[in-house]
Amino acid sequence: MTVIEVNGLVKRYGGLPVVNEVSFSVAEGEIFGILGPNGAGKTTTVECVEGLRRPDGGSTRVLGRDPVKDRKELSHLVGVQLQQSLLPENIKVGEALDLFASFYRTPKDWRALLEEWGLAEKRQAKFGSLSGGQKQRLFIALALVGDPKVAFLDELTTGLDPAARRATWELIKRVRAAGVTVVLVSHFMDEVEELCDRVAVFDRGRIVALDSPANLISNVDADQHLRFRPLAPFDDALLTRLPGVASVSRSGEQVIVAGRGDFAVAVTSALARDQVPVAELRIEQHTLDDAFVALTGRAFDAKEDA
Ligand SMILES: Nc1ncnc2c1ncn2[C@@H]1O[C@H](COP(=O)(O)OP(=O)(O)OP(=O)(O)O)[C@@H](O)[C@H]1O
Repeated sequence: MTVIEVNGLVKRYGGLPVVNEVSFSVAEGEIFGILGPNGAGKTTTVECVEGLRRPDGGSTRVLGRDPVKDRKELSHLVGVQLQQSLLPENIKVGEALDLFASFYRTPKDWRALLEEWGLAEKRQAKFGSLSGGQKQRLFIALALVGDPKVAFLDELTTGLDPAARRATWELIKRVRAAGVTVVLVSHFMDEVEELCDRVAVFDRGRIVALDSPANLISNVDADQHLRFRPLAPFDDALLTRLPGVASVSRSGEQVIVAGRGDFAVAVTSALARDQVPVAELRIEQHTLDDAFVALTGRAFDAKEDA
C-alpha cells in the first residue's frame, strides 16, 4: 500500500522554486530516506507533506488524504519530530509526554515509551536539564506517542555520541517492525545506509536519484581503490598493464591501485604469481558520498554557493 504520494511538488519563495517538481512515493512499512546537503529543500518538502506549508504546485496525498485540507484528521495518524526550540525549559519529561498524549485519540502508553527510549529515570527531570542526546530521544518519543501510522523524523541522531546513535538506529528498526512507516530526513550517509530501504537524494530543490542505498552505491561509475603494503619489491609495470587497472601510485610504504571491474582479482593474482607477498590489503568500497559526487559533480558537504 502506498502511504505517501507526492507528484510534481513545487514550493517557491520570492518567485524562486526551492522545491522544484519533486515526485516520490513511500510504501507502507518502509524507512524512506531524504538525503541532501544544507538548503537542498528537504525540510520544505517534508513540511509540505506534513501539511505545515502550503505548496505552490503539484499534488500530495498522505494515507489517501490531502495534507493541507485534511490536516486535522491526519494529525492523529502522523507523528512529527519537533524542533528543539518548541518545548519550554521547565516542563518535566513526564508532563511533556502526558500533554502530547492528550492531543491524540488513541495514544500509546507513554510510560512504556519512556522505558523504551531510556528516559525512565528522567520522568521528573525538567526538559532544560536534559543532555542533548536525552532531548533528542524525548523528541522521538513525542513523535511516537500518538501511535502514528507514519512518523517523520528529522536529523534523528544529531548531537548523539556513536553508541547512542547505534542504539537509536536499533530503536528505529523496532518502530518500523511495529508497522510504522518512517520518513527520515538526514545529513548522515552512514545512517541512511544502515536504516533506509530507499532514499531520495535531494540537490538544489530536485530529486537527483531515488533508489536503495546499495543500488545507488553500485551504480557509481568511478574507479575503486585497492591498497596494500608489499613485503618484497616489484615493478609497477606488473600491475599497470592488467585489465581494469587505471593507475598505480605509492604513498610511503603503501601501494594504491585504482581500477574498475575485476581489477582487484587480477592484481592479487599477479602479485601472487610474481611471489610478492602483501600486508594490509584492503579494497575501498564506494560509499553514498561517492554516489552523491557522481550524481551532482560536487562533494556532499560543499557549500551550496561554493
Ligand atoms: N520561509 C522561507 N522563506 C524563504 N526562503 C526559505 C524559507 N524556508 C526555506 N527557505 C529556503 O529554501 C531553501 C531550502 O530550505 P530547506 O530548509 O528546505 O533545506 P534543507 O535541505 O532542509 O536544508 P537543511 O539541511 O539545512 O535543513 C533554502 O535556500 C532556504 O533558505
